[in-house]
Amino acid sequence: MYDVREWRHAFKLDPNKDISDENLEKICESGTSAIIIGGSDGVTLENVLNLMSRVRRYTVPCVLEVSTIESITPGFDLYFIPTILNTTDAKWIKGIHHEAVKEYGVLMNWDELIVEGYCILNDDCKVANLTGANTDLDEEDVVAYAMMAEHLFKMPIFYLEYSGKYGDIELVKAAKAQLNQTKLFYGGGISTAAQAKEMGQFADVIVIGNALYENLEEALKTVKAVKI
Ligand SMILES: CC(C)=CCC/C(C)=C/CC/C(C)=C/CC/C(C)=C/CC/C(C)=C/CC/C(C)=C/CC/C(C)=C/COP(=O)(O)OP(=O)(O)O
Ligand SMILES: O=P(O)(O)OC[C@@H](O)CO
Ligand SMILES: [Mg+2]
Repeated sequence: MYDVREWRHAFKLDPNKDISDENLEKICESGTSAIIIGGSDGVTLENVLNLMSRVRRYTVPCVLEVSTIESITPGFDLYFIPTILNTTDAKWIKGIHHEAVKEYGVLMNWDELIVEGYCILNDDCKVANLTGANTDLDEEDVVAYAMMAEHLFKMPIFYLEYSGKYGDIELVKAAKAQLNQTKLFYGGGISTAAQAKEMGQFADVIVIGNALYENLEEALKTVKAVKI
């Protein structure tokens, strides 16, 4: 299933973290819509290639969420390109992107690239710190970013990112109410099936990362909670 518009669930694997073959098999065979490979620090070409080749043993779609130019490599089904909507630092909105396109532009298959408009809401996570995101947002602010993603920039994905923390369902609901063409991804702090179900009421796709490394058996139950 290579069409993100059909997805309901994704597991995000961090190339900078260890995962055993046994656990990786459970994750890849779980019924999730896709495996996203990405992280905010310690991402290298070597650890991306290693994880990609291991995930590639399975039929599940495999996506690179690009976080550094150095770790871009052929071989993925799709490439997610984050851009941070709630930072004022142009580097994370379009700066590194410019560098990457200068380097890879002539080689690119543009159909494989999917832009994600990130709205980061947990002040206490690495990606907020890295990108200087302004996480002090109320519902009106979040709704406006959702509208921008859909109507101004026509982004395929609006990503509400609470990385490491379970978010505010009311904000997720409010964002979803603005989105029609743009798909709403929610990620952050989901560790149980009940939480997956709750966020999955409004998010088109729920993304689970840390729980894979903390309580795999519970994390695996999140698939069934949103996929019937
Ligand atoms: C030849 C070939 C294969 C061509 C492929 C074509 C291709 C893919 C070209 C690249 C085109 C392009 C425009 C790339 C963009 C380059 C880039 C690096 C842009 C910057 C992206 C960005 C804003 C990164 C910031 C960090 C971020 C959003 C990372 C995403 C993952 C994420 C949110 C992780 C969560 O991290 P967190 O939980 O906080 O941290 P830990 O899990 O480590 O605790
Ligand atoms: O690691 P967690 O908190 O599950 O968040 C998932 C993902 O949104 C991180 O980019
Ligand atoms: Mg994480």
